[in-house]
Parts: sequence; C-alpha cells; structure tokens
Amino acid sequence: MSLLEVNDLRVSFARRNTWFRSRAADFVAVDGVSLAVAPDEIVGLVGESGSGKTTVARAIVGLVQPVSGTVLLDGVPLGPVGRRTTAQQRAAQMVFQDPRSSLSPRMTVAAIINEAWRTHPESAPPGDRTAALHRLLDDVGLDASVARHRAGELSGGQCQRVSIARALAVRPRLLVCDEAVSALDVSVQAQILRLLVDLRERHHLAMLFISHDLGVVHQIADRIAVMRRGVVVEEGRTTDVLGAPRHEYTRSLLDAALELSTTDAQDRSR
Ligand SMILES: Nc1ncnc2c1ncn2[C@@H]1O[C@H](COP(=O)(O)OP(=O)(O)OP(=O)(O)O)[C@@H](O)[C@H]1O
Repeated sequence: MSLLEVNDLRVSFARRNTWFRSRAADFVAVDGVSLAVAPDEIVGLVGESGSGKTTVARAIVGLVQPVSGTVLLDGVPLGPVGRRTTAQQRAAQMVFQDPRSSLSPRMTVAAIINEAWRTHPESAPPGDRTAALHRLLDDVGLDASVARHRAGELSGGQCQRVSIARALAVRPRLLVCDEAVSALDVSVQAQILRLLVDLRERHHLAMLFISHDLGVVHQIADRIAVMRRGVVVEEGRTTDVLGAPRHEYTRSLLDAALELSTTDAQDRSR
C-alpha cells in the first residue's frame, strides 16, 4: 500500500478583476493531480516554474485547502486545513527552499528543535533532551556544538541540515522537500542529497522531492511525476522518464536541462 496517496487534487485561487473591482473566475493552479509515494520511496515532482508543484506540496501538508480531491496517509484521509489531528500534522513535514528564511535567524539551533518538541509534545524525547538533541544533530551531520549557535550564524548548508533536523524531530513518515537544495552551491547540494538518501534508509522515510532541476531529481528520485500547468503529464520510474520520455513536454524539459549543462561546461572550460 502507498504511504501517501493524492487523488484528483484540485486547488484554485481567487482572482480579482482590478479594472472592474469585481471577482474574476478562479485560477486553477492544480487541476486533478493524482500521485502516490510508497513507504521508503523518493518521488520527484518536476516541472517549470508556475506548474503547480508547491501548491501540491502545500495541500499535502495542510497549508492550502483544496477545492476537491483527497490526500491519504497510510490509507487514512487527512482532514481539511486547520482540522487535522496532531498526529496527521506531524506525519508529513515540509523542508523549504531557502533555509535562511525558513529559520528564525536569532533563535539558537537548540531553541528551534525544542520549539518543534513543544509544538508536538508527543514526539518529544523522554528524559534528557540535550542528549536527544545531540543525537538529532549527529543524525543530520552536525556537530553538537552547533546547538548553541543562532541560525543566522550558520552557512546555507548547515541551515538546511537544521531544517531537516527540525522536521525529523517530530518523527514524520513523509518529508515534502520543496526545492530543498535549489538555493545551495552544487557541492553542498550533493551533500544534502546524500544526507536525504541516508535518512530515507535509516528512518524508513518516504519523500516527495520537488525540484525544477532534472539533474538533481535524477540523483535522488526512484520515480518522477512531471507537472505542466497544474496537471501531471507523465510519470514513471526515473530511468524510464528521463531515459525515454513519452511526453513532448518532458522532452523539452530534458533538452533545456541538457542545453544548460552544456553551456555551464563551456563556461567552466573558458
Ligand atoms: N496563494 C496564491 N494566490 C494566488 N495564486 C497563487 C498562490 N499560490 C500559487 N499561485 C499561483 O499558482 C500557480 C502555481 O504556483 P506554484 O508555486 O504551485 O508553482 P511551482 O511549480 O511550485 O512554481 P515555482 O517553482 O516557481 O514555485 C502559479 O501561477 C502561481 O502564481
């Protein structure tokens, strides 16, 4: 059985007609998306900017209310936004693109993790929290001394490790990573990707990994779903989708990625 199942999800946003100060027809950002993620599986969600990837992610974790469709975790439908149980809120955690803006720069790393435990006390470790905090930091490849630092003093890669630790602190089943490595240098990107693959194995985590970068998704995803204008146009095993794309849009994304990497290589050789 799938851990996450999204069925026929539809999300729209109200639009205003500024000329007549009236309400225009709603804009449909996600138009009947279905996808599934098995336990321990990493599914990549790709597509160009504005295709609706983040909106799908936000609907899964309960940050936006869909017009219709269902999101099931372990076969259980998740409630509407604001009415999910705490266990449901914990189960799917999101890791955002820009770790510097998703962490409060003045808070220490210890305070950030403790806040997650305060929000979800049922996931807080019994006994010595300092030891648990250090284990958590070790889990994401950070030294225990980082606990005392404020988020604003850390590098982008360290901040993203802290964001991942904060998500792990509440013992989720699914990580929804939205462009989680896009703001990082290529070498740091590779380290964070390795960490995510590692965590999947150690914690039996499933992941929905959203990225516009096919190269990155190729490195991490078992399966890929390709979104265009609110619709999934193609999905399958990563090697199949990227090796022999069936949809013209996937082919155009691949061509664009190839062109970009050729230009990069030429720039580097100059
Ligand atoms: N809160 C909102 N109100 C109005 N329109 C929105 C809102 N959130 C998203 N949209 C619109 O929905 C569409 C899909 O946006 P979304 O952020 O999901 O795409 P995306 O594929 O994640 O793109 P990007 O990678 O640039 O974030 C876009 O046209 C966007 O402008």
